[in-house]
Amino acid sequence: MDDVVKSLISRPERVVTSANGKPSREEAEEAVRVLLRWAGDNPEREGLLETPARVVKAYEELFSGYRQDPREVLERVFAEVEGYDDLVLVRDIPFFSHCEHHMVPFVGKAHIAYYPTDGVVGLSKLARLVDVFAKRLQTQEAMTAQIASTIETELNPRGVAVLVEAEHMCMSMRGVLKQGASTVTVQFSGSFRDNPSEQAHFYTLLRGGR
Ligand SMILES: Nc1nc2c(ncn2[C@@H]2O[C@H](COP(=O)(O)OP(=O)(O)OP(=O)(O)O)[C@@H](O)[C@H]2O)c(=O)[nH]1
Ligand SMILES: [Zn+2]
Repeated sequence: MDDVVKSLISRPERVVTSANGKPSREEAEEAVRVLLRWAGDNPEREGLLETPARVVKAYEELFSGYRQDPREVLERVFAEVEGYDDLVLVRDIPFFSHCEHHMVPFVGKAHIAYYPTDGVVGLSKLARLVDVFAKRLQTQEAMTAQIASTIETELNPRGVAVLVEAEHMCMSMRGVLKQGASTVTVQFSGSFRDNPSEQAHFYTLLRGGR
């Protein structure tokens, strides 16, 4: 995997800390009041009085991924798997993210497969990894690459395959107004990369039982 993709895992310039200018809660709430006025409403009316505080609190949750280190999620590896070394696939991991162009949600599912080498990771950790990146401003392509790259770096597997399918609300509820269009992104690394039969194995398992 090239350096550009690797640098997407954790780019320090993407994360603002207090030391390099993170605004205060009051400043963030004031920014929400400005946007409310921009939308044409009156932030002083009763129904909106507590809205800035709620929005800021919601942002803490929706963008909590900036405060998490994706590498820590995969720290714990279980080595005793009786020699299991075939594909592990967790499919249909639901996520909500926000596109970095419009700050509007994109919603979908991620499917993650890897060939373990030195043990396996807890299955829930793969779903947690999706959320670390989903809960940041994103493009779907970057999120897909970041998930694959983190697994590759942290678990050193024989191969990783990540497929993400999502609907972008910035295409559905505004702009081009195409409801239901879905975007599929896929990132292969290691043994999947240039091997059509490995990729076919992944797609077969992904479809299995449906
Ligand atoms: N490649 C990619 N594009 C995205 C993603 N999320 C949103 N976009 C696109 O980002 C583009 C931004 O295009 P611009 O022309 O700069 O912005 P815009 O005028 O709001 O574009 P429209 O959405 O076409 O109205 C749009 O084409 C979106 O569909 C994503 O995850 N990946
Ligand atoms: Zn968008």
